[in-house]
Amino acid sequence: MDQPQTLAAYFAGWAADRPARRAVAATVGALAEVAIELTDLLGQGALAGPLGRSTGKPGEGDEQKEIDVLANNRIVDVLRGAPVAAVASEEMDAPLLLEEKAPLLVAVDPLDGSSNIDANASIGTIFTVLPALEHNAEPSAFMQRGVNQLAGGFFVYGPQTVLTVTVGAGTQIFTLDRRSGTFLLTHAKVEIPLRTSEYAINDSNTRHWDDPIRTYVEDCRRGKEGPRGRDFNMRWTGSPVADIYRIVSRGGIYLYPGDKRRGFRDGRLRLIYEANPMAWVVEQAGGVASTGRERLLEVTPTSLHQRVPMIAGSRIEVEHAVRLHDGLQSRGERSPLFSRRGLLRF
Ligand SMILES: O=P(O)(O)OC[C@H]1O[C@](O)(COP(=O)(O)O)[C@@H](O)[C@@H]1O
Ligand SMILES: [Mg+2]
Ligand SMILES: [Mg+2]
Repeated sequence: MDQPQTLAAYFAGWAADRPARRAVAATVGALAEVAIELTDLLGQGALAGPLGRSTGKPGEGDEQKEIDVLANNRIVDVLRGAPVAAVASEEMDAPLLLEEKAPLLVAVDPLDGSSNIDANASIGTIFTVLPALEHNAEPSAFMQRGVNQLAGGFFVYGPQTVLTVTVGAGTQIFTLDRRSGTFLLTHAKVEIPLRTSEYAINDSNTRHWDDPIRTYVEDCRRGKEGPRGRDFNMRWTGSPVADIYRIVSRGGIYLYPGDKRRGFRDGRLRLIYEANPMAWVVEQAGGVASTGRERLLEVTPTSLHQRVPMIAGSRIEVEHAVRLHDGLQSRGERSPLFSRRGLLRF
């Protein structure tokens, strides 16, 4: 078997002699270095100390763990050596200026799913690379729509460490070869299956959902006997990176909608450094990512840590869930044409 392409070779080919692209390539390469370190650290589990211990910092429902801080600090350190003007992070209230004149901004969720660390479940690092603007230390520099991203992706630390990334030329998956310490291209231009019968949502919030989500999930639950006419399966890891990775690998739909809980009107995921990079990865793999009302990548951020509802994954399934939000599907699909013996089932 031919040796797969390395991350460095892939990015060198993509960047060629274009300085702007080379800067992006160097930045993703720097983040990959941290991912290799984190793979090693996380693999030690309890032997590496109390990584899952709370730091006691008050948050809005996302408890900060020691590993969150550690990962954040390593990312900041490493980005000091990359062409990055400023970095923003889930773990920092405000952006940190690194090198005012550098061409790029990076925003990260250093450790996604950190509540899963002591359960030995997959967790990850999410990142987005944006063009630098003026006044890069200001949060406003980061308030760019997802369509502006130059690179977006996430690492998953699980049985395998993988990098799922896009620079707008499809979505690529690199797998860490732990023997050589290099990421190798194992899945080029991945395609999310158009259809799926697997959904991912935190079902314990059912009582808080709005009607479109309630209808969507209830119809899935009713399986063959319901309006969808087929059985569905459900998966929820509590690590968005792991759920989105599964969906990129084999299809599915991920939903973290807004709900009626206090502070959850816009869901739970952070727009700039969680939802946007995952949404772009999904789109570049042929899937769809929506807030339920609009294309996720077109939402204009108004604050650095703002949340956004997210419905993402297999095209046909996401479009179905989105139609429920605009009311068309709720009228149409529930009509006799869509009943168990209906003509228009999909
Ligand atoms: O706990 P829930 O509501 O099922 O949500 C899943 C998790 O996804 C997250 O967005 C994971 O991200 P963090 O670990 O970076 O906070 C959490 O906020 C949340 O715990
Ligand atoms: Mg997160
Ligand atoms: Mg986090």
